[in-house]
Amino acid sequence: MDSQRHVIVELWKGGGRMRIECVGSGSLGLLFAARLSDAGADVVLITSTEEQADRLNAEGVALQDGSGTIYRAVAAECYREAAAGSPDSEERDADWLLLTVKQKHITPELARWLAKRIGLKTRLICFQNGIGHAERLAAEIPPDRIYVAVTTEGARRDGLNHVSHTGWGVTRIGKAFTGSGGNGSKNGTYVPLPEDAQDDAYFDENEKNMRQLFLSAGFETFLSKHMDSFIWQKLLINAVINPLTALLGVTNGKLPELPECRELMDKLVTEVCEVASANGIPLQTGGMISEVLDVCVRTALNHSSMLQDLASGRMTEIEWINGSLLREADEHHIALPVNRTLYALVKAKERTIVKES
Ligand SMILES: CC(C)(CO)[C@@H](O)C(=O)[O-]
Repeated sequence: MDSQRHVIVELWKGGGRMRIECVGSGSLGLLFAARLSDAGADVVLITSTEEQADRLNAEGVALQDGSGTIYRAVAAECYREAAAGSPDSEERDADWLLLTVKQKHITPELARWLAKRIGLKTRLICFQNGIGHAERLAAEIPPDRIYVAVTTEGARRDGLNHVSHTGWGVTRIGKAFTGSGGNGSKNGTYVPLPEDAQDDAYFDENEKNMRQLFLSAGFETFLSKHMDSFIWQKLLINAVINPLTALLGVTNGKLPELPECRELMDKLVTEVCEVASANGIPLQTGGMISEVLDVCVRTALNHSSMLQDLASGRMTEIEWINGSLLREADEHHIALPVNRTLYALVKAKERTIVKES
């Protein structure tokens, strides 16, 4: 971890204390809760168990990075208790809800609960891998309140209230539904994603204040009008790295070293680029292969989230990664033979080892 990072952190200068609710207290939820609280926000963590809420209320979040462990007090509430009581207007006054649960936990029940939690000014940021979650949430929540985020922050949950910040990344946040589509690419040619001017009048004061808070917490954060493209790029990276590492039981760095895998990676990238293009997101195959290989090198020692899920006997996110690509491809009558095979193999593997549903 780069302890120098905080030197470039700007101090939070926004007006008043910002109130943040982190819904989901896995690795990302704990990381955001600890660092945003350290930067001066009022943070409430919503947990899935009473045991975790009790531990967090008693001890706070223990955040470990290269410079040691800090304990940061946060308020925590168990989802079931929070769902049982109807929140009064003050409780519904969060500025931002950060939804850090996995896609598989975004049920209609959770969406209805989130809708009740949204007050007059509250906006929701979704940090999930894959696609389709914003649309599912929009069945209950006004679409203009829904934001999506793509982050490469590395975090590992080491206990109920312990999290290790394993690598600094970049976070991009923007409206889920802009109606703009694509990344401005022309004639199917890949154009590197533009970094939007952060003082653009397109972004409102609340969005700029939220970015400022993330910066104050040490997170390199950008507001973006092009989230569709960032989401598809992340989807492509996950669709290639996650099933292969999970099925082979190897770290990300091992994949490019195995010739059979390199061939499969090229085929997977080509297939995903075809579906992306049919969805109005032109991604160039060569550029995306380099990007995937680069992620394998930068995260060489990582056990991908899908590998970790299988190793712990949990259901994976295959349904929302390769599965959602298959559904999109079916709509456009595109065949995805390699994606389809890996999808089937991961589903079969889940059946043999999964302990929890
Ligand atoms: C990029 C990635 C594959 C790195 O491990 C990560 O998104 C993951 O593990 O899901």
